[in-house]
Amino acid sequence: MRETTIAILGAGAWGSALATLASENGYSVRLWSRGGAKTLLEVVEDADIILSAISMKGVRAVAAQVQSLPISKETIFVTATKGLEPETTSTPLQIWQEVFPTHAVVVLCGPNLSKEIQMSLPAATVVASESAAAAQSVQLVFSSHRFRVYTNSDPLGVELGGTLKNVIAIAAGVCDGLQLGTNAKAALITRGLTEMVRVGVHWGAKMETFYGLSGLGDLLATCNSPLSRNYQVGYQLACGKTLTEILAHIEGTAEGVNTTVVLMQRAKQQNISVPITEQVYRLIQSEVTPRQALEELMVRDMKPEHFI
Ligand SMILES: NC(=O)C1=CN([C@@H]2O[C@H](COP(=O)(O)OP(=O)(O)OC[C@H]3O[C@@H](n4cnc5c(N)ncnc54)[C@H](O)[C@@H]3O)[C@@H](O)[C@H]2O)C=CC1
Ligand SMILES: O=C(CO)COP(=O)(O)O
Repeated sequence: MRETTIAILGAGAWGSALATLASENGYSVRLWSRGGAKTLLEVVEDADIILSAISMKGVRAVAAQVQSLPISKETIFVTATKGLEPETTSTPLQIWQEVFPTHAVVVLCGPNLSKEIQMSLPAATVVASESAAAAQSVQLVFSSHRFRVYTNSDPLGVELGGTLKNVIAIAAGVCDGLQLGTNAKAALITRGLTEMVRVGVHWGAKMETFYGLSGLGDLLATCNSPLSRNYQVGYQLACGKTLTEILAHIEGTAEGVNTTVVLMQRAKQQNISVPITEQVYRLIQSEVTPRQALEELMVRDMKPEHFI
């Protein structure tokens, strides 16, 4: 039997970590990055699985390039990007589904700081798809004694968990940078999760998905780790650096900055209450200082503790 071939698009921190996991499991892995030695055709040709770990800003263009190449009907697409497209507010899943409507698309998302995974520390993730068989195939590729992979049937919910938590991770970085304490951080994460649920359910995801690994799990990982680029953005803003300075020095992609802008725009249009996102938005637009953003959140109208 021919061996299963995995094409990984995007040789950044996350694409490389996922390539390591699949290689260690004995799969044949081909890695593509723009400017790399291999052409896109060489990498995707005859691939059983094509996984994208491209930053949000490159997803649509790369998907269009792949569309122009000969791809087998059976090929499974996997998306590991966490972001929202500014022009359409689409998620990466929606873009891949739009470009490849007859293929199975799987979302891979969870509390997966790539540096820890490259250090071989144990972690768990979720692979979600409308096709249970496709999700199981991807589960097999990445599962190992150090990487536990669960399947899930709510791909949009799994993806939105990983995407929306980046906004809250920026706020958590601000909270730590201002040294607001453990009570404040717990309140922020808990109310942040409610905000994620409110948005996600409005956009068609299942509520319970946000209490799983890709929602609460990833929220906890990124809000509590200096390894998170989004957390670093908030932390350094609280320490007085400008967003331009921070983004110029950060290693890799902090998707939460762009996600905040797109989320704010769509929440406004749809009249969804997103108070934490609104303060992160005003902060990155330099409309408020970190202290003012905190003040604005604390003096909001009194209300019951709603969970959605
Ligand atoms: N690093 C991590 O711990 C994790 C990252 N992610 C997500 O994975 C995605 C990638 O993150 P990283 O690998 O950390 O970022 P990175 O900045 O290290 O790598 C991004 C990759 O995308 C490529 N890329 C960017 N724009 C492109 C374009 N216009 N055309 C073609 N390729 C383009 C870059 O060349 C690079 O290979 C992000 O959406 C991130 O949120 C998800 C889970 C964990
Ligand atoms: O999504 C991540 C871990 O699951 C990585 O977080 P950052 O993109 O904030 O580094």
